[in-house]
Amino acid sequence: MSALLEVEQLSKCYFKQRGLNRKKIIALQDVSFSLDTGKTLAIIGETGSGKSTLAKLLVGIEKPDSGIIRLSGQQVDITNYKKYNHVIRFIFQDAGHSLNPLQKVGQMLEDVLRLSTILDTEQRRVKIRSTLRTLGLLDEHAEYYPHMFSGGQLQRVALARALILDPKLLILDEALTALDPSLRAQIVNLLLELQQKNGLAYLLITNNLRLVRHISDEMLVLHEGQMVDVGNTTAVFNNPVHDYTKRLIKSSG
Ligand SMILES: Nc1ncnc2c1ncn2[C@@H]1O[C@H](COP(=O)(O)OP(=O)(O)OP(=O)(O)O)[C@@H](O)[C@H]1O
Repeated sequence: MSALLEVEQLSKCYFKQRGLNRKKIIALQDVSFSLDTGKTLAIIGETGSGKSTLAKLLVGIEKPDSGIIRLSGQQVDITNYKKYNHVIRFIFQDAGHSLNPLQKVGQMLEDVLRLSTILDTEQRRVKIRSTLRTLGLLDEHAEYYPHMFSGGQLQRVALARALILDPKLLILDEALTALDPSLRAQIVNLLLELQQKNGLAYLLITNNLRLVRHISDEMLVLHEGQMVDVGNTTAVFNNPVHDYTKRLIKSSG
């Protein structure tokens, strides 16, 4: 059976204007990996190593210069946002705090459903309620504005927005970084529960190696846009190949 997501030789470069010169920046070079349903892949690497570029290519915000993305064996043009935005969803750092402050949570979720599904009004109402409950929130939270939530609840609201379309893959780009440790543990447990129940796959972009060790099945280390280590998390921790990975693991204690 095909993997849920297969990435083959993905590359992306940017050009930065410096005076009269254009400087080429290779953000990602020939990155390949696959991710199965119900599994978690961690992407780690220092600032500027290409992690966010990879996330942007996978949600279609940016177009790769070359390379192939397959979903369940089918090559896709992920920049066709309407077609794939329900399959791969994205949640970024501090997502809870970037919700529209003037919009009630129920309205925000309603907008997502109206834009991307053919559900009728009543079906949308039911879906909003059930999604809120799945994330440990209450029906009445649909009537709340973002400022009425605590930090942990806000993160759950951001997750509700990402998960209401029942995606197969959720990309978490430093999404847990800003949370304090006890809140992070709560959200991690919730994510693991959802994964067990629904077979959701996660692509976890983080520099928190403890978290990587705790929840990811596989890990991929990026350094200057290139893959330097990839494989089963325990295997990479026990036997890192590249010096950069060795240093990272050593510095994480
Ligand atoms: N839109 C852009 N225009 C020009 N250069 C860019 C652009 N986006 C990213 N880059 C460059 O591409 C490289 C990879 O950036 P990217 O944001 O993917 O790294 P990152 O690993 O996610 O870093 P961070 O942890 O800081 O988010 C960096 O050198 C960055 O400056």
